Amino acid sequence: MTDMFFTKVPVITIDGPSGSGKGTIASLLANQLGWHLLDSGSLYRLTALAAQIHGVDLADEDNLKVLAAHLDVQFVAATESEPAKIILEGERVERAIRAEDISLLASQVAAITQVRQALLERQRAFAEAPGLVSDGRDMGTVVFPKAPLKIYLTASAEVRAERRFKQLKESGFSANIDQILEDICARDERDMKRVSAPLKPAEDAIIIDTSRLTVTEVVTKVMAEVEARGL
Ligand SMILES: Nc1ncnc2c1ncn2[C@@H]1O[C@H](COP(=O)(O)OP(=O)(O)OP(=O)(O)O)[C@@H](O)[C@H]1O
Ligand SMILES: Nc1ccn([C@H]2C[C@H](O)[C@@H](COP(=O)(O)O)O2)c(=O)n1
Repeated sequence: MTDMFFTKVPVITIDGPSGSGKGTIASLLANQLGWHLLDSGSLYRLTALAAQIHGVDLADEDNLKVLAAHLDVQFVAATESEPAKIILEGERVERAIRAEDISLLASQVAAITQVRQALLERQRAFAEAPGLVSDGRDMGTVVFPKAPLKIYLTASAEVRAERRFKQLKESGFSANIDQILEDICARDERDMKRVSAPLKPAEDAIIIDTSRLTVTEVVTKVMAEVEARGL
């Protein structure tokens, strides 16, 4: 039944390391196509934030799994007058889940197999007509292995650190470029080397190095692949 469902609803997966531009490109693409959007990293971030709020230790995998399976979260799409909202247990958290401590915690939580399994069906449920653009680390390899278009974005660690530094400053967070670069490298290592669903391109993914490309250039490249497949 699951297989039938996935072949009926087109999914474009966008995977890659932190700061490669997945979220930016996925959001622009979903808007352009009028499709749904899944920012799967937000689910790991929400699990990390919920663990912090409820004082659940990283070593307590059973309770982390329960937290992930029962996340009380609402995603409210942006309107013309209001930005998108993420509400966890009644509180707006779209800013809180982007803080650097939650980024690091999310990467640790995401290495836990039980947590990944608890979030799997929740992610697949986002695949609704007319289609879904999903971004993350294992969208093309594990969550939507039959997606008709899989993109893997990458960029040098230095470029990604520079982007994250700018992004944090613009959002009013204090930031240190050397620390960000160190954190990005640590996160890459953990995301790529973990046993469960490690970050890697799917065999049939199209790999785009965004280090020297503008956002518009990346979108244009991806849209050419969308059109080539008649999606
Ligand atoms: N090609 C690009 N050129 C310049 N800046 C970019 C490019 N792509 C993304 N950015 C900027 O880099 C920052 C990080 O991008 P984004 O959040 O999309 O990355 P990400 O891969 O989704 O990261 P994460 O996985 O950590 O959420 C944003 O401020 C975004 O505007
Ligand atoms: N499908 C996914 C999505 C995210 N993660 C991990 C990777 C990061 O360490 C963390 C937060 O993700 P981000 O918001 O930075 O994209 O969650 C993952 O393992 N699998």
